[in-house]
Amino acid sequence: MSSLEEPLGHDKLPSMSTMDRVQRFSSGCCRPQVDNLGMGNCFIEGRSCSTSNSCNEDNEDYTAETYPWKRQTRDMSRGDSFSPRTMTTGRNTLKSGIVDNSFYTSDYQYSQKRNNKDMQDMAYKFMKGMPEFVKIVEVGPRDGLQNEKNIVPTDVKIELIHRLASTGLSVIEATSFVSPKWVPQLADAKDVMQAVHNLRGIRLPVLTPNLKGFEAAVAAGAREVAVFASASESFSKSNINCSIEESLSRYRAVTRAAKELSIPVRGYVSCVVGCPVEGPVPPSKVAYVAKALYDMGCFEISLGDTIGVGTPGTVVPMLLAVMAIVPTEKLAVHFHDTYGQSLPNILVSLQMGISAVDSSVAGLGGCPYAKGASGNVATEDVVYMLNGLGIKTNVDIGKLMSAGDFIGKQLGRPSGSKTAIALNRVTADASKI
Ligand SMILES: CC(C)(COP(=O)([O-])OP(=O)([O-])OC[C@H]1O[C@@H](n2cnc3c(N)ncnc32)[C@H](O)[C@@H]1OP(=O)([O-])[O-])[C@@H](O)C(=O)NCCC(=O)NCCSC(=O)C[C@@](C)(O)CC(=O)[O-]
Repeated sequence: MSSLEEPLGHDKLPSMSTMDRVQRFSSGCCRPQVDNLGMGNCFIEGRSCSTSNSCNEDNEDYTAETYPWKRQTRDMSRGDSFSPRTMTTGRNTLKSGIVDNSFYTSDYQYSQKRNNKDMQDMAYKFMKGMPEFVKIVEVGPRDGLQNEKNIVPTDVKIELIHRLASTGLSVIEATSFVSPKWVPQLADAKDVMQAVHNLRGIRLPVLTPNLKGFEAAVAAGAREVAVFASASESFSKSNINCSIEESLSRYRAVTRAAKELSIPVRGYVSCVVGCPVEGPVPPSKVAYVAKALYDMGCFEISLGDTIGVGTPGTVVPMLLAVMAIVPTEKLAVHFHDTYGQSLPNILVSLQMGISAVDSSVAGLGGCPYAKGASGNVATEDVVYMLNGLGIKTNVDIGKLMSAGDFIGKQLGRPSGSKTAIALNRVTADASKI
């Protein structure tokens, strides 16, 4: 039994032999460029692969996506520079919408002692590989609510989805078509889906653990689904009552059926860093499951730190292992905030070229089958950080906070978003002036 008292640290990082195994596992696949294996580089950019195991993106079923977030990373050579004018800190942006120059002058005199070239090099290393746009996948109505003990009324769930849709979010995971015996909170999946499936300009994926769930989802109007496997045998058993291999074979049936109806399928891998039962999970295992989901046609693979034990020290080797065999632009990250590590984990993921991030309004969430797991990283906190980095999301943070306030009031608890709490305080103080 692993302890959730401590984040998995360097002592538990995969050893070189683990990384060697990952390299062997990926033999014949897209390899990271060895001389580019530093932080801040885009590890698999520019690859070209020709084996059957390769990452040939032209022959995928879902590459016809005309999604606006199609990954564009900063190209420093074309002048997407990191400069005081283009980069803003969250605080400075809030103050004036432009960078407060004092940040770069009196308080930071020491920086002038460095020469400009050094500074530019540092900025280049920090920003290289970061996307210009991040797609946020809002999972609040599903992951956020599934663990709530008291049943949330269906019309509240529907209203939450409507409010989230008005924020500019382009993807909102609406519910799950799972067994109501396993997740009673989402037993109203059909009613929720029927009420929202016609929302325009928004994608509303739903979780489907098997063909039964897939068929019910489609009948209720779902036009996108997600399957969810685990990198840990024990968690697979406790979450979906089957082994990893059995789950993959169920999901092959789902992806086949979805393909016939041209329904895109997203794939999740849970426990990508640690498992509540088994402890540390080897990156090679995560890579194996991610590749299997990718090969069966999942258009995107979301890597979930289900119990939120990861730190950048464990997330980076995990991502390296996955990125060695699944194209980076097909990956998303999904962090729970148990140890407050989600934002640094997201930051390193962005630096490694990932441009899709799952999050949950007001930090709602937790998995009913992962004891000790806290909510997802709060969408407000992610948007705040991305705004500060100058990365677009198209999400209106004010509207997002009001959706968070709405669901917080319904659940009778304060927001789990530090940003929402802080910004609400700023507004309250301002109203007293
Ligand atoms: C997979 C099963 C169904 C297997 O559950 P089982 O008990 O092994 O299934 P079964 O085939 O023996 O069926 C048992 C009963 O469930 C029914 N059933 C069977 N399938 C369905 C369905 N789709 N929808 C509705 N009902 C269903 C089926 O008809 C039967 O009903 P009965 O005859 O007893 O009345 C179950 O274990 C289950 O529903 N698990 C889902 C648990 C869940 O949703 N967990 C939270 C997901 S969060 C997560 O995984 C992590 C993620 C994605 O958020 C990322 C991260 O944070 O890392």
